[in-house]
Amino acid sequence: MEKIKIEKLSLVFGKGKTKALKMLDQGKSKAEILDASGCNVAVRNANLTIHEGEIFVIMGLSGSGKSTLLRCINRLINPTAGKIFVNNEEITNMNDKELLNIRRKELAMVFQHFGLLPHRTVLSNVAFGLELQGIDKDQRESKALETIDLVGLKGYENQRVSELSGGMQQRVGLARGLANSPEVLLMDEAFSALDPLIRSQMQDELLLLQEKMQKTILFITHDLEEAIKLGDRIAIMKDGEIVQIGTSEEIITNPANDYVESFVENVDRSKIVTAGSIMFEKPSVARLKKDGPAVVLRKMRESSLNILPVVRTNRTFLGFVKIEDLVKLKKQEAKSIESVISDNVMSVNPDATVEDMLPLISKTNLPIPVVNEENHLLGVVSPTSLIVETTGKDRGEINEIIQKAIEL
Ligand SMILES: Nc1ncnc2c1ncn2[C@@H]1O[C@H](COP(=O)(O)OP(=O)(O)OP(=O)(O)O)[C@@H](O)[C@H]1O
Repeated sequence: MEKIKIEKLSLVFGKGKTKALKMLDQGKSKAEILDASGCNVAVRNANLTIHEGEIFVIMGLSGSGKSTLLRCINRLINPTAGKIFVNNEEITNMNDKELLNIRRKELAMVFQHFGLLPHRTVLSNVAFGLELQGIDKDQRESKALETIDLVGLKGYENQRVSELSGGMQQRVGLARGLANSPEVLLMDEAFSALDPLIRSQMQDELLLLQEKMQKTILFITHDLEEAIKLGDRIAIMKDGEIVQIGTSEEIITNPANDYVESFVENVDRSKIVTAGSIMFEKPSVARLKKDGPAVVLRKMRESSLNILPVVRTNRTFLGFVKIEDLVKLKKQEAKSIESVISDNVMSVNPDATVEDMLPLISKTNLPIPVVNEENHLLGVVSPTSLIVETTGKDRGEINEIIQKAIEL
């Protein structure tokens, strides 16, 4: 179900917005608009749908418009043009009362610099939002204690926030966000101020918490690794524009333009690429009982392959048959296709990572069959495409390397 929908959202800072919006419609650049109208385009025609229960990450360099976009969602800033829907309700035209209501019930924000009250205790900070809502003391404290426990701060309830480490303060910020059980968490660079180790721990904990909570989380970061680790999907922003939306795998294996490519070129692809994304779907196959040796040979010739997967009629994977085996069959040195199938081949499921697949290839140097739970063949990953996807090198370059290795 879609939780948040953003349609043609633009936000322009400065006076003379009408002129700026007109130029924006004409496709003028941020610099041109600034020059002619004195207005700064922070978000440009953004379209986005965030599904219930997903962690959606907005990633981009400083100044790309991430925070502004996020702040439009709870209307800390009012967009200049476009619409935002939460649960199919348009929030862009809500009055103050309706807005307050939806902020309380649906949306919580967790900030980069924690936004805490340093001289109050952990308990009081976590209960603060509930206090503002007029919830009575017993009730808000019991809810706050529950949330403090959830973020791993049990025992620190009465400590002042100013006495805590950065990592613990961030937990307090998270607990405060969670205290009134919002449906959506808006997290603006929430972990950016933490040192790398603590940051990584907080990311792990957020993922664990999310398994339990199943909230909709919109997370902003300028860090690609963080985006990849946390995001079910990622939107990449540049100069106020969303330039690509996709899973980390889609973005890394198929960057929309040079800008995204330059971002992702140093990512360790082996952690992201899966068998399902690089397999060759609908490979040519030898069908047991249906295809005789001559047919299989023809299929090999037609597809320029010297090895084919063998399947039953229902596509259950059985093994591979090689060209030399077919020659033996033709010469009647072997009896049937069944008798020559190399069936000691390990198959993988579509979620298998490069790390799962590399050992198989180095052992057999055969394509890797990708099967579903019923052992039906979904596709094959060839050794070459695995190397291409892992290294990001050009297929031609890889073929050349392989060719040279064969010649040696
Ligand atoms: N209050 C403001 N008045 C004028 N311009 C602003 C204002 N806030 C942001 N901007 C401009 O809007 C653009 C987008 O800023 P924004 O803070 O949304 O980017 P960001 O990607 O979140 O960057 P950062 O990671 O540094 O916070 C920038 O060009 C910024 O200078």
